[in-house]
Order: sequence, then C-alpha cells, then structure tokens
Amino acid sequence: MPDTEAFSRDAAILAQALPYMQRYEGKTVVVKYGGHAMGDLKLGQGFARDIALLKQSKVNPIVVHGGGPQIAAMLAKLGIESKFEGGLRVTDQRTMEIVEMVLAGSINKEIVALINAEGEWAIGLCGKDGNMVFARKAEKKFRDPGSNIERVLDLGFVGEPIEVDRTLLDLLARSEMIPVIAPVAPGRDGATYNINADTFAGAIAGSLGAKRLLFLTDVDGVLDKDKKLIPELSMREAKQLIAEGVISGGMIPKVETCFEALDSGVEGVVILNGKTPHVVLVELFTEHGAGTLLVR
Ligand SMILES: Nc1ncnc2c1ncn2[C@@H]1O[C@H](COP(=O)(O)OP(=O)(O)O)[C@@H](O)[C@H]1O
Ligand SMILES: CC(=O)N[C@@H](CCC(=O)OP(=O)(O)O)C(=O)O
Repeated sequence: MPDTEAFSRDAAILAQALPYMQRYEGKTVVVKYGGHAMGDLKLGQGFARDIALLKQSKVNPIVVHGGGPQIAAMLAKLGIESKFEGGLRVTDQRTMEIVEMVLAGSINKEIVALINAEGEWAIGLCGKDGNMVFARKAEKKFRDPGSNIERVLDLGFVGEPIEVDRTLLDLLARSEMIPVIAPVAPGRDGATYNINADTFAGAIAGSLGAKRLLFLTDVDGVLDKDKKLIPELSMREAKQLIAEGVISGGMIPKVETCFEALDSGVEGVVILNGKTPHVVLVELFTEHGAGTLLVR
C-alpha cells in the first residue's frame, strides 16, 4: 500500500523547492565541509545525499573539505602535539606528511564513498591533481600585545593559494563527476603545503565566480553577543563585532575569507550549521534559507 500522505507531503515540498532549483541550474555551488561539521556517519550520509541531489538538480556542486579535528586525533595517536598560531596549524615536515595522509587520503576518500553510495560519481582530488592549485609559504604577521612589536610567524609548511587553474574543474562540471577536494597543494618550490580549508574553498569559489559558497561548521552561523543568529552581516558590522570580541577564534578567518570571496566575484556566501540535517538543501532551495548571509 503506498504511503499517500508521505507522497503528497513530498510533492508539496518539491513544488515549493522547484523555483529555487531552477535558480541554481547550471550554476556552481562550492560547499566547504568542515571537520567539526562532519560528526557521525548518519550526518555524513545526509550531507552526501544533499550533494547528490544538487547534481541531480543540474547544479554543479564542488566539495572542499577540512579535517582539523581528525588531523589532531591522528597526530595524538602518533604522539605528536598539535600547535596553532593565529588559527593555523604549525606544520613541520613530519606533520605535513600526516596532514596529507589524513586530508587527501582517509577523509577525502570517506566523503567520496558517501557520495558514491548515493548513486553519484565523486572524484577525490587535492590541489596537486591536474595542477589545480599552487601555493606559497604563508606569511602571517603577528603583533605582540605586550610589546606591540610586529613579527612574521614561521608556520613551516602552511601555505596560501596563489594560482588556481580551473581547467580540470571545468571539465568535471561538464561530466557526471562531483569533485571532492582536500586543501593540500604544491608550491613552485617543490614542497607540499597545508592550507586552511576555508581559505582554500574561498580561492576555488573565487576562481570559478561561484553562485554560492557555503561554509558548513558546527554553529548556526555568526552569533551576536546574546548568542542569537545574525541572519545577514555586512563587512562593517563584522569588523565592529571582531573589535568587540563577539566574533573570535576560528570565526575571524572564516568571516574574513567570506568577504575576500565576495570581492573576488562569488555571488553569495553563507555560514551554516553542518550538523543541521539537510542544511544545504534548506539554504539553497527554501524561501527562508539558513545561517548567516554575508553581504558587502
Ligand atoms: N560570534 C561567533 N559566532 C559563531 N561562532 C563563533 C563566534 N565567535 C567565535 N566562534 C567560534 O567559531 C567556531 C567556528 O570556527 P572553526 O572552529 O574554525 O570552524 P570549522 O572548524 O568548521 O572551520 C565556532 O564553533 C565558535 O566556537
Ligand atoms: C594550515 C591549517 O591550519 N590547515 C588545517 C587544514 C584543515 C582544516 O582547515 O580543517 P577544518 O576546516 O576542519 O578546520 C589544519 O591543519 O587543521
């Protein structure tokens, strides 16, 4: 006996979503899947289903993933301490090997397998594949609050993207494949660099002039001083909240990346809670959306 109630409910949802689906047809949506958002298998399966549904709706989804907590867990197993400066992992040669193994190896292939299990064809990549992204050693300046002296931090093999070649991504957009990309890239100096996944996603989305860049994290979006969600945030307001200490920690580079992405031609950038079931579909295909929309 078919469940007619469920069927008519699904049909009603689909009818509401249809105009939004058409809005994104043929457009690129870059989804940054953060390590904190990954959670358990069920959440991962929901995420993979959303990505598969985007492809089936003729959207061009590109997944860029992180894996900070997963790298930390592997380093701890090997007795190596995780050290951060300004939100970036200090990465010596040995750490770089583990970072590449965890990001471009295990996490990347886990996400590929989850999407494939939804009947789609995902392909796991990093910046090295198809000479997609080149990086250089990151130059991060730090002002000591006590002495007010500025110094350059040496973070080892932490990189920043300097060139993105879209050839491979354009090829995949015209195919059945969904790219899943780890934030590891070569330098022109022959070294391998560890790049913050937000920065990496911003560079990919910018180079493609993406319609949307979605950051999936572990909070509902940018929260105000009373921990209430800010649905829309301008650069001026963001600067103010950073100065007041309301926006802090990992949210600072994330928000900064959002505005850089808008400047480089991404049409819309949103920060969302990756732990909310089907948050990608809710954001793209419903009237109210979810999370914090960043505006200039
Ligand atoms: N105003 C704020 N609104 C929301 N989150 C904030 C804010 N200020 C700081 N944060 C912190 O930023 C974190 C998200 O950044 P981060 O941990 O770098 O995410 P991810 O690992 O998903 O890239 C949140 O879990 C929260 O602890
Ligand atoms: C340089 C740097 O810090 N790289 C990050 C790359 C992974 C990442 O950014 O993962 P999340 O998105 O889960 O935080 C790291 O080593 O943790």
